[in-house]
Amino acid sequence: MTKQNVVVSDAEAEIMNMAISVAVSNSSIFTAVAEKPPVGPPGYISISRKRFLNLKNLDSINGAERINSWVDSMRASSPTHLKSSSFLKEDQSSWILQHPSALDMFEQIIDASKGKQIVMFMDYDGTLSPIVEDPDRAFMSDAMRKTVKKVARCFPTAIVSGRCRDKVYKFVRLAELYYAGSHGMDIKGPAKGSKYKKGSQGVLCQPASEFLPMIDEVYKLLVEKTKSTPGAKVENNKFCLSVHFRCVDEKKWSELFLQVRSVLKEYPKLRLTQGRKVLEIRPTIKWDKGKALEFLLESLGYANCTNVFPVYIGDDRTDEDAFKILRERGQGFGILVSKIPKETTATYSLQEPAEVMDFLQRLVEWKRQSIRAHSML
Ligand SMILES: O=P(O)(O)OC[C@H]1O[C@H](O[C@H]2O[C@H](CO)[C@@H](O)[C@H](O)[C@H]2O)[C@H](O)[C@@H](O)[C@@H]1O
Repeated sequence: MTKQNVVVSDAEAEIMNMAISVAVSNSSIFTAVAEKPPVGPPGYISISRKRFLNLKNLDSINGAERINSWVDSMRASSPTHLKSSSFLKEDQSSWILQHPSALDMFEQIIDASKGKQIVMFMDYDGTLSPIVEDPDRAFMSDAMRKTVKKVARCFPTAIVSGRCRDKVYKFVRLAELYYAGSHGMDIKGPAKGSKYKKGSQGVLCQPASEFLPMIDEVYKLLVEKTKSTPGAKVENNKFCLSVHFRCVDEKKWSELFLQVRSVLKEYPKLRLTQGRKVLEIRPTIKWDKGKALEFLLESLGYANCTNVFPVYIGDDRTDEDAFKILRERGQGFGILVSKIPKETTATYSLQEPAEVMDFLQRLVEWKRQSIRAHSML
């Protein structure tokens, strides 16, 4: 076999660039489009990031093959398989050259932010809290909470999560932050304690509110439909839904996918994507974490400013929408949290939530020192 580098684009590398994205049009005939693979760094294998599947054909042999190939690719790219790969170490070093550690690059990052207002955006699961089997027990450590609290005293700070906003708030419990739940479709400003709140304490933005009854309906149907699959868990994230398969036997993944798909084919205004061992269902509106980032920058008064420096830290595929926006704006940068090489538009990397905490502490320390230095002038 020829030795080549491999970029794993999925969060956690459990699913190597093989997200299922079911593009649902208003017609009942869905068109299958194999998306052209994104161009990866030279020497890297880059497999199509999204597969738009023909829902009708999923019942046919061709469709069954597609499901099998999807499940196979999930297995083939699981961490166990990747660890046994002979070229992983080599990939790691080449990838880290392209996405250096934000800790190692701290001084350069600070230099780039000079004279600009840093605005912090952070994802929750896998970024501020470690990934755990039970989504209801993804607690944040007290040390991380204290650190985020200090960050929010220094910079406008937002948590941007796929979760329901109330749920992520229950985990974080810091009233001074902005929260963007449901992948950015439910944004609320700080309740108190933030010098950056701009007087807005209520809900700032809910672009998918008309989908609320539909999401509730689909939630109930999915709970009913998937109850025969041991380990499957449906989570209601208010404007979107998650069907977790972390605790589902691999042999049952295709069955679960078919259950989800059988519900969704009746709801062409919802789309299906895949995250870290989770199928995510959300409205087909043009809104994502990147749009939420832009909305928040605007709310903070930085819409057309050149003196703003947004930093977005995230671990999942949905965070790529925000990384992309930062690249396009040419402002600030994205930091991908990952232990293994993945295809990403983020500039820097951190390995795990513990490193995220180190990075945040260094930021706070730097800010305090610069305030002290200024006050002595
Ligand atoms: O945008 P995020 O804050 O990263 O939310 C994405 C999903 O996070 C949660 O699921 C993930 O974390 C769980 C707890 O560690 C883990 O069990 C699961 O396998 C991961 O996919 C959350 O439960 C989902 O609803 C979010 O969509």
